[in-house]
Amino acid sequence: MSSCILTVNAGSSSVKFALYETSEPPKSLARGQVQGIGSTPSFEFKSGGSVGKKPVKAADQEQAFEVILAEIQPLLAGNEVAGVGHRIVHGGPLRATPTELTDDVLEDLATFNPLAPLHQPHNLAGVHASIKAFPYALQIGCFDTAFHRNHPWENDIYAIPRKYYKQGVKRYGFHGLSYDYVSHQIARERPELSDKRLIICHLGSGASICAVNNGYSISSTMGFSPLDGIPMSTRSGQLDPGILLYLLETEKMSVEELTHMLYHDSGLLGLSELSADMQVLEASDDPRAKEAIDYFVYRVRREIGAMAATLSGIDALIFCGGIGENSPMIRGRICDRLGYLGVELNLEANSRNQRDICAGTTPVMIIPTDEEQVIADAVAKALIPAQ
Ligand SMILES: Nc1ncnc2c1ncn2[C@@H]1O[C@H](COP(=O)(O)OP(=O)(O)O)[C@@H](O)[C@H]1O
Ligand SMILES: CC(=O)OP(=O)(O)O
Ligand SMILES: [Mg+2]
Repeated sequence: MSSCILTVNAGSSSVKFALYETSEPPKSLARGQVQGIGSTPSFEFKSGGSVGKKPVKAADQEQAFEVILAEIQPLLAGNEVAGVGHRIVHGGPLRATPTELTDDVLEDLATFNPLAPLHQPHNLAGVHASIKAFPYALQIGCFDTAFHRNHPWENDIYAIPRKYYKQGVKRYGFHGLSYDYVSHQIARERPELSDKRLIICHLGSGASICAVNNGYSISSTMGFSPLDGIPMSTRSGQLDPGILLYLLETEKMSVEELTHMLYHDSGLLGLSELSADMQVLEASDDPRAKEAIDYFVYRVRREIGAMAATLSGIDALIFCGGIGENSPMIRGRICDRLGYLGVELNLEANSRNQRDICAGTTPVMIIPTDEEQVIADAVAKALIPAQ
């Protein structure tokens, strides 16, 4: 029997998994995902030389995890799952490192469900299902918020009465496992950039931008919740808070209706009235699809400018996430008017989603993110005591 590590990453439109041999560093055995949750879900996997994709039934992340558990059974034959690593989107104000998911920790993490309703309840449901499936495995939580714990004060606070900051109303930032992986990967591939100013655009179903200086996050477009910043598949991104007051007072919307609107009915879906999926919008002739894309591109470009101001300049621009890694059109349109930052795209390389897509003075790269690797590293560290 050999020992292996399973990682589980529940995003807003997907549940990604990976299996690793328990070693330091962990050696990848297989990976895959149920994607398209909420639209047309499919199961995709890669193991050794074999790849596969098929439609599945998965109305939500919990069902997607059941599909994954059933599909990986043959891969688990002869392997004992010694540790399961979970992406947990909200770690709260204190958690800066991976943590064993004991009953007390899980109870505390559930208090953050209202701050990340598209993720936290699904993350925790995945942990409970995994405890049932692998009762003897070590369960480790890796937090999206941890990478952002060193924000300078002015990038951590909102200008409302101070007592709320003390109560935890602050800019947590998310997609931290992705930024952790991408910033370390850049340092491995381009050591000359390791202590420089990076703007990393994680553009997926959820989307955010992070300013990294010398390997540390100093600002992120996502704040108190994963609603803030740039528009997303179904989330609004940044709004004038006056709009919320208007909807509560004048439209008499309930808190539940408002929550549903901001998390499920807004963003690309709300603007296009067609789809939350960027691929569908790109293929559409409907003018509303074009307008939704125009708004997305405009807000990403605007926030890149804000991050450049935060960093007093930029030494590299990096794209990752489902849209960032796969859409030449979106990257092309975002970079189109960033010449003032030294950004110019190699159009040929961009059209092929190559790693290095730079034709100007500022490096521009696509680094496919690997949150699973960050999670597996943490589990291996917990399982294999330091010599
Ligand atoms: N070739 C592509 N062109 C445009 N968008 C794409 C492409 N491939 C994937 N996407 C988009 O990526 C998104 C999923 O990104 P991903 O980072 O996996 O999401 P999440 O982790 O938030 O569930 C989908 O909304 C899809 O529209
Ligand atoms: C925090 C977040 O939005 O994550 P995802 O993009 O995986 O949905
Ligand atoms: Mg994701």
